[in-house]
Amino acid sequence: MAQFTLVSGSVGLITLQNPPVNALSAATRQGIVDMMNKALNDPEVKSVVVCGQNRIFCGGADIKEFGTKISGPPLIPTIHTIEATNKPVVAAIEGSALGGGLELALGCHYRIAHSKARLGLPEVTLGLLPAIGGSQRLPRLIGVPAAIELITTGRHITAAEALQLGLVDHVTRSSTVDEAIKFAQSVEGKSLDSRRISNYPCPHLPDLDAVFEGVMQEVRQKAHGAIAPIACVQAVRAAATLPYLEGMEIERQLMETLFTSSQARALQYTFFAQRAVSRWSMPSGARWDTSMPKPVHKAAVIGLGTMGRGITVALAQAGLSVVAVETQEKQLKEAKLVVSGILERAAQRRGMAPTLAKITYSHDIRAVADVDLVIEAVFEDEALKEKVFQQLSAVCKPGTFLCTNTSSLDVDHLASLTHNPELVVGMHFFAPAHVMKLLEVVYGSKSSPEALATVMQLGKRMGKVSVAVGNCWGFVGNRMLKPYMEQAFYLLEEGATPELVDQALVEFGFPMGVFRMSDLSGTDVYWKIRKEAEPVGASGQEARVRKGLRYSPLGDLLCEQGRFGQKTGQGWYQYDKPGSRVARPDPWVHNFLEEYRARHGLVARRIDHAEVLERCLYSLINEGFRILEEGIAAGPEDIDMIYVFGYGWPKHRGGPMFYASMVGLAKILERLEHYHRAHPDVPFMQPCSLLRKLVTCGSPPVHKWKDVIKKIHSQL
Ligand SMILES: CC(C)(COP(=O)(O)OP(=O)(O)OC[C@H]1O[C@@H](n2cnc3c(N)ncnc32)[C@H](O)[C@@H]1OP(=O)(O)O)[C@@H](O)C(=O)NCCC(=O)NCCSC(=O)C[C@@H](O)CCCCCCCCCCCCC(=O)O
Repeated sequence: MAQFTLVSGSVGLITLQNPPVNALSAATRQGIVDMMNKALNDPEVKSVVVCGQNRIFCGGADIKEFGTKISGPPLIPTIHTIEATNKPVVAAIEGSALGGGLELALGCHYRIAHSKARLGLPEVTLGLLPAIGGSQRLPRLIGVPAAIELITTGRHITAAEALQLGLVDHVTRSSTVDEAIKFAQSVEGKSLDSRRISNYPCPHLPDLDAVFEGVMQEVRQKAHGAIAPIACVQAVRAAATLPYLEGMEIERQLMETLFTSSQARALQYTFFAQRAVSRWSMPSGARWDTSMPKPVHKAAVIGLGTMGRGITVALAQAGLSVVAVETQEKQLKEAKLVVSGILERAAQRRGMAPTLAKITYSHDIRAVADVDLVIEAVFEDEALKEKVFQQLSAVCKPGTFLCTNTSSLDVDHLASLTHNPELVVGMHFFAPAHVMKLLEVVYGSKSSPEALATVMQLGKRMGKVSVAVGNCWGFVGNRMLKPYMEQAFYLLEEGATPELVDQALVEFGFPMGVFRMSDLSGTDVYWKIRKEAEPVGASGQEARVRKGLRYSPLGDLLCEQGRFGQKTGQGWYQYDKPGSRVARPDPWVHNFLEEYRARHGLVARRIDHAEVLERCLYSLINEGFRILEEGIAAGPEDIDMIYVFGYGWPKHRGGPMFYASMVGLAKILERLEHYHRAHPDVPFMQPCSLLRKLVTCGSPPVHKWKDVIKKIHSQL
């Protein structure tokens, strides 16, 4: 797992060998310990170069080992030995030096990086902190402010930035290992006293207490309840205030707490789940590894409203030629300005030329005749989308994939209007489409594996976490949101305020609660969807029962007052002016709720945060189990990634299905049964049979659920 070679007569070259990313597994750590001992004890070796096989230095600790009993040697003593030796040790960094990989490099006396290398301490994203000396060496090397920023965000930086920060000594465009070997030879026999980072004093900061107080406040605010960023600040504070070895002891203690935390488990689950969702499958048995994507060089976007503009930007940034079509002249002009502005600002940030020339604009749908793939993003109106699909089917060259950005319409129906329904796929983007990571890729009953493979690959090219799901109302994300929002309305009827419900959800870790979110996206968005789904009683009707089931008209009544949220300055909250982002509790809403309860003979009761969470989240989770049972999502990871990357579910809770497994399926079942007994007219509270089955099977861990689902499907 690590190889030793004597090169150029005096340099011991140690190569980490653990594909694909040379992670520090037990065997690799053993290899490093053994090969380093060999190099340091061999009198022929005058200097050492450490590098990684296959042009990647090291991706850090082996995350697969976490959660198991850790065996193999620790690395801290070896890093101390490296730092203390009088033979110069040079890290030759290609590809990535991340986490434990960078910490190993920080123990070396010199670091030479390839210009394309990426460096970082991303442990925080896995619920951890740099625990083999990184939290103590980095601030000593680059100063406290820069170290805090890197360690608390986990950001990967370029070699150029690393050079600027003083994290690496030299950046090369040629062979990093050759340069490192030459350099190692040039410093053989020279004093290394000034190269041992653990001996450095931490660069002085005036008013250290005030600095850390400010940083802690900021980090806490951004953490939304995650504990690792807080521990990272504490560890850096130890570096800034204590001698090295005492700081190392603080680092160890903090890591001990984080290592076994449920947040670390959730974040590590998310790391693997994010990668697992790219290995999609369809109920037909078609899979990612047996289906060939078609190349897409030129794509088109139809409709340049907010979504269409974001999609155009995302496609252009992915390097595609784009034809952007908008029939309304004014909207087209405005879209050109907005798209160019976004691309120019992004290019400026990256120090690159903008990709404006890749986009051509047209008001004529016939301009898409020669593209490989079209994404329809017109207004969410069924008749309009039907017309666009019929036109596309007539004007596009044979074989063009036709995609829809609908969030709620039936993909099969749109496909049925075209000559080739097998080429039709849903591409559900999230606003702003060039920023949000999630892409829900919806295959219809006729979509071909090739079409799905093509769209999944395009999603990857755009930097999205693309999740393939089946076609049903609301697909996965919005379908699960329905019971969640419904419960929020019921809680208002029963005595809660929008602030109380939102506060419970924010304390859970969502960036904002359901009512604040609804104000942000526009309360009228779901009102329109509700009216389309349920035209009965669309206006002025207060019925609390629809088709024999409980219904809350509160959202409809609010909209009938013209309170469409942030954009109108009034919604579930009040705002200083239309468009303002500062939401304040609104006495008008409290009064509106009291009058509503009085009209319906409802007596307000005290509702606590635990009830808000159980009712909103467990009903959403229950719908997730139904989605799994129906095969709309292939596995719990798919649902979880949709919620983490599209709906603000806190990453440190791993997604709704992972969260359910952490709470305990038996408890979720028991609470759903409890609420269903109290509200038998709310079908979303009726526990789904898959949940019952899993509890009967002894509540297996989340990665085993697929086996139970397979069994159920094979019995059908
Ligand atoms: C590296 C990447 C940037 C590569 O990206 P790319 O897009 O090219 O590829 P993929 O992301 O698709 O990855 C390919 C493949 O590899 C798998 N993989 C990637 N990284 C790891 C990894 N680190 N471990 C295991 N497997 C990995 C990935 O899953 C893919 O496989 P799949 O089958 O799923 O397709 C990118 O991959 C990336 O960003 N990786 C993660 C980098 C990272 O986060 N590194 C930090 C790891 S945590 C760490 O290093 C902690 C250390 O600070 C401390 C470790 C101490 C541990 C012991 C704890 C006990 C406490 C006692 C302390 C004593 C310490 C001592 O003395 O030793």
